Amino acid sequence: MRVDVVSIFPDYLAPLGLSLPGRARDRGLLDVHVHDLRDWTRDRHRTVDDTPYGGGAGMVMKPEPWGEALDEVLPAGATLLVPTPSGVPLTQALARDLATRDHLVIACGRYEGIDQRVADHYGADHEVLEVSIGDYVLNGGEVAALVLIEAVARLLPGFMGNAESLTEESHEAGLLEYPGYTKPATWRGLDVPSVLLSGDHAAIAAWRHDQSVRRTAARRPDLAHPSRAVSVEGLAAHV
Ligand SMILES: N#Cc1c(-c2ccc3ccn(Cc4ccccn4)c3c2)n[nH]c1N
Repeated sequence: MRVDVVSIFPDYLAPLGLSLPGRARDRGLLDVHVHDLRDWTRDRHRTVDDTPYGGGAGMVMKPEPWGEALDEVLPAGATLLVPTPSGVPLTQALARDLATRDHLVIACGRYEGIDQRVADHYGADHEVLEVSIGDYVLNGGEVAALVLIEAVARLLPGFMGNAESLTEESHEAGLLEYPGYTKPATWRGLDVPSVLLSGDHAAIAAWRHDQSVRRTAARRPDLAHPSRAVSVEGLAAHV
C-alpha cells in the first residue's frame, strides 16, 4: 500500500518513521510519502487560507492549492481521505475496508477545514471519504492521519507477526477486549483470576468471552445494543 499525506505541517507526520508504520515500511508493506501543501501555492506569501463566505469565525483553506496538489498526488483509482469533525466515524470495520486499498491519499486540513468543493470535485472521479476519528474537536487533520495510518497499517497482510491476535482484539467482533494479565500471579495483594492459571482452555475462553460481554455492556452499550446508544445526558449520569 502507498499512502500520500498532504499537510501544511509535514513535520507533524515525522512519527510515521517510528514503531508500527515504520515496521510496515521496513517490510515493504507500506510506502508513505508526505507533502507540504504550500509547495503548490503561487503567491509570495504561500497563502493557503481565506475568510469564509457567509461570514463566521476563523478561516477556510483555499481550494486552489489543494487542487494543484491533489491533481499531482491523487492518481486514478486512489482513495482520498479527508479527516474532519463532521466525517463518518472511523471504526475497525472501516479500517479493515481501507486496508484493502492499494493507494490512500490523506488531505490534512487546518483552520476551520478545507473548502468543500475540493472533496466534491474529486468525488466525481475518486472514492472520497470524509472521516472522523472521534467525537471531539482537534486543530487539524494531522493527528487523524497518524491514527488512520496506524489503524490501517497494522491490518495489512503480513504486518502483524501473529495474525490471530488481530481477531481477538477489541472491536473485531463487536466486543471490547477481555482484561489481560501476566506474571507475577500475585501483585500488591491482587491475584490473577484463577481460571487463567487452570490450564482449562475451554473455561478460559468462556471466561474471556464473558468478560468481553460484561465490559462491552458496561462501557459501550452502543456496541452491545446499537439501539441503546447512550445520549450525552446519559453519559453525564455515569460520571
Ligand atoms: N478526523 C478528525 C477530527 C478533527 C479535525 C480534522 C481535520 C481538521 C481540519 C481543521 N480542523 C479544525 C476544525 C475545528 C472546528 C471545525 C472544523 N475544523 C480539523 C479537525 N477534529 N476532530 C476529529 N475527530
